[in-house]
Amino acid sequence: MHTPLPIIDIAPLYASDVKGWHEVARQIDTACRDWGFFYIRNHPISAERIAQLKGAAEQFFGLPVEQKLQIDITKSTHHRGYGAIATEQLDPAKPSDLKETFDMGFHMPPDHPEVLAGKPLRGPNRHPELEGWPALFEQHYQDMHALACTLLRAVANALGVESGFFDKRFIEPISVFRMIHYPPRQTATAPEQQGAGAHTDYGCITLLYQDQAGGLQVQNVRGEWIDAPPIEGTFVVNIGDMMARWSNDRYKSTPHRVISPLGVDRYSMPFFAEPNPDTIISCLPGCQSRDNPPKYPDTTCSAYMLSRFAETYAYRREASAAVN
Ligand SMILES: O=C(O)CCC(=O)C(=O)O
Ligand SMILES: [Fe+2]
Repeated sequence: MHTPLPIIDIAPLYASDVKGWHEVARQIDTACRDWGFFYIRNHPISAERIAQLKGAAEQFFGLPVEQKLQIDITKSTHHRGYGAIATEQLDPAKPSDLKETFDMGFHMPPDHPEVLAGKPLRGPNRHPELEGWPALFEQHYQDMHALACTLLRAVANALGVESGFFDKRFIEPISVFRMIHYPPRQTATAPEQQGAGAHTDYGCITLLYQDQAGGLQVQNVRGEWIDAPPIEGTFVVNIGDMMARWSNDRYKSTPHRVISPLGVDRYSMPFFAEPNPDTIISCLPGCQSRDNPPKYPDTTCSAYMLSRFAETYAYRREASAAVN
């Protein structure tokens, strides 16, 4: 499958050859500067795991809507569970997205001090009552977290901070693993309502599995939409807005969208890597100079995430209006 987006073999990140490791870090750095998007191959997530998750996604999204709504995300204080069609509106100029979702995060039991204190985005996961589900998904969350940290060590090196810079900031992260089902588009005419409207991701980096249906598009520097086609055995990785802020836009947070394919269901599974909630997102020393001062004010991870959720979810706007 041809694509101008870089495809990076990350096997050397897991080997002991230091030169090979640095070469991959260099390729990631170039891809993040040029595109903010790239594919990774030879990652440690097995094809068997992906098949299990895909089976689970088909089973869950195939349930009657009332059953899925037992874990309705709009009734969750900490943003976990099922988001029905049109719950999210990624492009404010377009109707709400034609997709349904399941979101999980870093599990904290109800009696954890941070949960008892009502800390935003903290709490237990809300899994559907399907056999084997919690074990499969909690394991996958951990494995995606480990993969994200491996990539972030290379990113840290490229950005001129110690290689453990991000590890320390991802001890109890607010990363989200999400499953998405895009129902088929019925007509060849470009739909007003897109699968996922044009947007940039909020977090640090996103690692996306997409099935073979296609439909993901990325905006290039000329503002044209190009396809990011499915490539067997890969993840698509992209930079989010927090990393753009950290790197003072040295790394691009690139707009992307999903045009639902005609007549076929599409499934995708992004893992959004987002640090510990109190992490300060502040321009890194190596990414600023007298001629290139910080472009963004400092913020914290959770304040930033909450402000972005309020933009894309009507129920979140209503929740913050009720508090204020
Ligand atoms: O489903 C996809 O391929 C992309 C989804 C996406 O961009 C997102 O959820 O942020
Ligand atoms: Fe996205």
